[in-house]
Amino acid sequence: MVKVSIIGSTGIIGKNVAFTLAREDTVDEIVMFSRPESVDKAKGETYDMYDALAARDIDCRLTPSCDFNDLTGSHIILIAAGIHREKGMKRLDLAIPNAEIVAYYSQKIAEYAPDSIILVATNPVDVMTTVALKASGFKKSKVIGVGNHLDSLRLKNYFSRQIDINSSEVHTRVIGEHGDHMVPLLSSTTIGGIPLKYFVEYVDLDIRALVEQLKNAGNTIISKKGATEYGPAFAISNLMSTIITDSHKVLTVSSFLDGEIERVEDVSLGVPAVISKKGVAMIVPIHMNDIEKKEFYAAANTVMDVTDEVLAHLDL
Ligand SMILES: NC(=O)c1ccc[n+]([C@@H]2O[C@H](COP(=O)([O-])OP(=O)(O)OC[C@H]3O[C@@H](n4cnc5c(N)ncnc54)[C@H](O)[C@@H]3O)[C@@H](O)[C@H]2O)c1
Repeated sequence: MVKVSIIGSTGIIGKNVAFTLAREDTVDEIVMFSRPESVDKAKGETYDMYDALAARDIDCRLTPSCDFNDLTGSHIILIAAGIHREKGMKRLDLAIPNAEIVAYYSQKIAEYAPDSIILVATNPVDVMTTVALKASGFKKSKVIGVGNHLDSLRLKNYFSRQIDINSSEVHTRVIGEHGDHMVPLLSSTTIGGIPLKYFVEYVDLDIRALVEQLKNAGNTIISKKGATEYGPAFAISNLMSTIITDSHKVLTVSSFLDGEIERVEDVSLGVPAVISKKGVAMIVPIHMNDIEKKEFYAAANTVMDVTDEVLAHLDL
């Protein structure tokens, strides 16, 4: 029996993750957790989803709830509760209000579902990953932030469409901060097994413009339709399925660092990690060129400054 819970399940991310995950048919139950005033909305979401799942003969149970006892037995709990970015806001603007919410729910998870894995989506996600880690007291392998996995999928898609090549041929990764200080690892990007630097000689690629497009991707979507939904939902449910099926894929997730990458420590950042049913099985060491290293250190400093401020505010 595989059970997943979603905190903030009536929000755009929460409900889209629930629906995407249910459609993958890898879990038996999804608890749609919300505040008491939102349980009726969560109920409405489940009724609507049941209608859709019937068309695919999927029997996933959807449980609307505001009772923490319903979290017990969850393999994975996603925290997607919090305030979201409005047009023009940076992810870091959300730090203090969202940290209070994430800390509260992380403590509840530790109490009611001590064997679960916590996934954090609430922004700024790298800061919130450390907040969830400290507030829950969990091992660091069991607290995972989702941000750069989405950035990596976006970059893969850009290359695939620009070069008009199947996206399965593109291997690329974005690490660092899920925000302005993201680090696209162009030096280790390959297309059809060929390093990108050899490929750009043959196709008319403006890498600088692609990276700019990537950094602005979230804002562009928010400015046009108000919120991002399908991209993060698929990235998060993809990570959940990777955990549930114990598939040992290397995904880019936010993980608390103890010096595994470039001796950076005491901060959570997006890094390549082997994902198993235990969470982060291993952080994968990577080779960066000098520019990428410099950008990675800048990401670490930015996220660390905000994290320190937030932890002091929470007294964690
Ligand atoms: N990591 C990513 O890739 C990624 C992508 C998109 C959005 N996000 C972040 O995820 C979070 C949710 O985004 P969204 O678009 O679903 O927002 P939303 O406003 O649609 O939903 C927010 C949810 O949080 C709940 N909530 C709000 N305040 C709360 C509180 N004090 N206590 C408990 N629950 C509360 C709401 O009821 C709602 O269910 C935001 O922080 C957003 O920035 C992350």
